Amino acid sequence: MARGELPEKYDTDGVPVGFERMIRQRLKAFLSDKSNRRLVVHHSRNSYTGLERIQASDTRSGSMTRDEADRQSAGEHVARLADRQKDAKIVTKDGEDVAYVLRNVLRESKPNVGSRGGRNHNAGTEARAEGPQTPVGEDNMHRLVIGLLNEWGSTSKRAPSASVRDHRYRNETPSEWEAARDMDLSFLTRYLGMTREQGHHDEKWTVKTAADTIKTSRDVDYIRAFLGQIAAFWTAVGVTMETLQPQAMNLFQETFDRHRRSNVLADWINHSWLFFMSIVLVSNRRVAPHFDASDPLHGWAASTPFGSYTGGDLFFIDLDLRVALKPGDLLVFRSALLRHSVLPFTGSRHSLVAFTHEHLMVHTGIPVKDRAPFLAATTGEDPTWPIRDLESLKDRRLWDSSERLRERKEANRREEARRQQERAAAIAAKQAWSGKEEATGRPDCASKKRKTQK
Ligand SMILES: O=C(O)CCC(=O)C(=O)O
Ligand SMILES: [Fe+2]
Repeated sequence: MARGELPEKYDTDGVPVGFERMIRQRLKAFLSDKSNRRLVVHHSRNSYTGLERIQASDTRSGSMTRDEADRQSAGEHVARLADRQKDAKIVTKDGEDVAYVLRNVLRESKPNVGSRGGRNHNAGTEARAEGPQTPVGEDNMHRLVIGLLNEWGSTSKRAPSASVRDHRYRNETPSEWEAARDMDLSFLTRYLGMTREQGHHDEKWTVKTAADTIKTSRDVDYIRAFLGQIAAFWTAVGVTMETLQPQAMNLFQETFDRHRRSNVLADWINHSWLFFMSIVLVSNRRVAPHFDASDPLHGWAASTPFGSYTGGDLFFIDLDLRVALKPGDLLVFRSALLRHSVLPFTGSRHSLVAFTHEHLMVHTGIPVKDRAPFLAATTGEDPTWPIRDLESLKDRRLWDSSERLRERKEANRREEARRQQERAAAIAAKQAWSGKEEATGRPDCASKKRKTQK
């Protein structure tokens, strides 16, 4: 199907007839081509097959921090590799697939915004996205989002305050802030679907209303329309997961179904392939290296960037792998296991990231700790760089934070003990003083009076 041409027929999910078949075919070819995998397999930490070592990896023994390396990697060392790595398709570590990249998926799709039905049909919810039939692709996803943000009642061009700022954005420089603020769009991370979260902390049921993004019913209309118009995204993610990680997908689907009655995404859109609980729209923001620690350790998230930008590649810092993600490409990856960041970019870059937080799975009794279903579809072959290393990185980070917490508690305890000692000493001193007063038969107040009389 040529780009820019409107197809005539749509399936019940609102994607062009043939779109799903196209993705299936692509995935089949993808799996049968062993060279896809060889592209990014590491043979050891220091030598690679089909992947050149990049500057950032030198920091393992050097003094530069990973963040500095990430910044520096925006420079010539990484740029040099852009062409070579742009076809990377599967990242494999110790036989566990950790990321899939499908090229150009969303460029070839066009939504039918008025359709209904599908596997996940949600009886009782008749609301469907309204809007013009437009191709969703490199240009149109962008256009849709600009429309969405410009119309969005709560769109703000102000920087979020430090307390709201997410550690994932700690590498944004002030000039990046300025540049983004001056663009036509807001510079925000918007949670579109994760508007109700259950059982987040301490087994309490909490409701998260995404108050920062959804202020009016008009906002809801726009968001709902937008989510309906990205039908192709849901289809691409679903078909990819079903083909490459069916067992993991079943766990996500089960979670989605068990939360259906309180699930905002299920309430708003009606799509066969919907199984992630939440989606976030990241507008003109650049994440620092991070794990999405709330996602299941071996779980998956799906992301697609769009807009009009140069740079902005995804960088898997622990793999020393840079993937040039272009608008319309689809990345499906183990977001809690793989540290990732977005390299500097110019222009406007948006990304949609779909995910399910682990607690939502745990809460509904999904056996998240059982890794088997998550690893069932392993296709990798080269077990020389143990996946354990990635796990321990995450564990260490968690350990770090629990250790910090313990240290803070300990410091508080010491401080409290010191204060108590001080108080006790003060009381003892006072008692000693009043004891003296009593011995001489003079009440305390009298002595004070005497002092002032002096
Ligand atoms: O913008 C991206 O492509 C990635 C965003 C991301 O990693 C996140 O929101 O956690
Ligand atoms: Fe992330």
